[in-house]
Amino acid sequence: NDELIKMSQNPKEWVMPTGNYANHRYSQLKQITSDNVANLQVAWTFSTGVLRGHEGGPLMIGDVLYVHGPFPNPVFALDLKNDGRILWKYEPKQDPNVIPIMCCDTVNRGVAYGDGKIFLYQADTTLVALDAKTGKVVWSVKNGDTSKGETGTSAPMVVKDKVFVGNSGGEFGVRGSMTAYDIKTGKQAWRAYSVGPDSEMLIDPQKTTELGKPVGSDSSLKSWEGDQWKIGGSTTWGWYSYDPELNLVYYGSANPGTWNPSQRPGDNKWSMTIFARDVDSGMARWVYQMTPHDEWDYDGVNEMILVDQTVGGTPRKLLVHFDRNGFAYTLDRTNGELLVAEKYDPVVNWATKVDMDKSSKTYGRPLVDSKYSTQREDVNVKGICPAALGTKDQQPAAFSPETGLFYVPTNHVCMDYEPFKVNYTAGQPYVGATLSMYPPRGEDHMGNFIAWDARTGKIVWSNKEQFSVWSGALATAGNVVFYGTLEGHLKAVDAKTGKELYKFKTPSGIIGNVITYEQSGKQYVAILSGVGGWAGIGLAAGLTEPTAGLGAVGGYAALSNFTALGGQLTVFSLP
Ligand SMILES: O=C(O)c1cc(C(=O)O)c2c(n1)C(=O)C(=O)c1cc(C(=O)O)[nH]c1-2
Ligand SMILES: [Ca+2]
Repeated sequence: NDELIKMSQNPKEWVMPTGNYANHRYSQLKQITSDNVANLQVAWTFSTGVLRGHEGGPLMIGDVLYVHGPFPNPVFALDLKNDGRILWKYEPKQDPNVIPIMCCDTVNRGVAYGDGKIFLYQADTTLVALDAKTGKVVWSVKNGDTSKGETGTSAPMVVKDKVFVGNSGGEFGVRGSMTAYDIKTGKQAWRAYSVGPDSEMLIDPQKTTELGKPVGSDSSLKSWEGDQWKIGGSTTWGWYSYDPELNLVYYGSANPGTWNPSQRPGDNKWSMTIFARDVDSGMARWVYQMTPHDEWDYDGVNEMILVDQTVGGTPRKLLVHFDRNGFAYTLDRTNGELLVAEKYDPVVNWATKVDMDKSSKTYGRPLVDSKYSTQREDVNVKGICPAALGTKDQQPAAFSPETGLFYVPTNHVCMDYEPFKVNYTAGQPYVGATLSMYPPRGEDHMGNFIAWDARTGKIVWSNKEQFSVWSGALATAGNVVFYGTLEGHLKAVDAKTGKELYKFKTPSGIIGNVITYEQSGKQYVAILSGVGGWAGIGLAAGLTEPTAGLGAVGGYAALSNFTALGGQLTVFSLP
């Protein structure tokens, strides 16, 4: 299926949630430039009619815009040639009992296109294939088990003859997995668990490597005590990437279950891990665990951005990843060699650094500052940075091949973390810690939007934001970078300097991802607003601190009653 590679090279369309398979979120369109972006105006708007957090963004294919929403997950096909008239609407029937088992709001990060179909991964874990022309269901398959707390929030990805979906429920003791389905029939092609026996993880003990060494037999089983891995989390709810030449798909796994680290001694492999898997067989080529034995809920699921750049004088095929744990990693994506691992917010304190000494026993591991270890049941550990939200959460970064820089929406938040013993009950929260989150001591802003150089591991420029930046970025050939804020501003900044060039207040906080397309010769920029997600819920509830009250187990219950403002797509263009 080279169809999608070709389509994603046409800058007029936006054919996959990530922009392209490499997750660049970059557009070659340059009608809108750093010189004229200040003149941007609202061209038209569209209300989804749905409350709560609107993550992700629309697709634009053949003058049709495909817009999705959070639970109950409506999908609209809008005809751009006819003033955005609704061509079709699909709304699944779903049991609302799924709402209270979604950890971090009822979000959905978007639909995927391939083979004339639109793929939607519903909150209740149904993967449905819709005819892109009519919205009629072609096939549907249930990926997970909601009675165990398994849910769906992520955007599927279509690669060749397969569609990939992950799972959510790391806060409910769900066992993480990635599944590939046949694009024509919905028949399962392979499933790879993140934890458990090699055969179920699609790991070859000799051929699957970490940092150049074979992982050995049952590496996951040996890193857990007893049967804890069966409720060991490590879900795969983030973004996926694909390298057609290497035939590898990349994604990360989430936090191990429970958040109380004392209940799960060991490295808890392969939670918090980057996986590189063969697309056809699912076999893991290499893995890299960023946060062994997580003690802070730093899910490793953030996007893997694939770029070709020169590091230390050598041209490399790179994978760049901004992890929740506050380190930005640059790896060789052919073999998982670790090249750079640096903090992308200086406030990060739980580890002093990642050990880059190849001869060291702890090579590739974070060196944990014992002051911030939470391996102490019922002790409130204070001042850990970043908070569980991470220096970055699901909000995806963008890459501009022109500047060679990454544009990263970040959180600037710290926390107190108190683990406690928790018993597992299927379908109930399995969290085992309470936390409170706040801006770093002596500071009053909780977000930064930064430009990052992944070759050297350095911040190039940084703009302060009052709240976490929970919206995905877009970089364009017009030297403009776009992102949204929790206050509801769509912002445009200069790609080279970070200078703010434009802002417009949409009706609700923005946690969606900015996209751009061209229609009838004109460039448009589109963004979903509708506050929610983990960072936005408190804010939408009228609390001054976006994270107030969340993270506590009680926060999960509060989420189920929560109502944010309705969602709106706002589309901008030059006059
Ligand atoms: O472990 C998991 O399965 C899981 C799932 C999700 C999700 O699917 O939204 C989130 C998280 N964890 C999580 O830790 C987190 O911080 C988070 C934030 C958000 C969001 O959309 O704002 N989802 C999730
Ligand atoms: Ca999680």
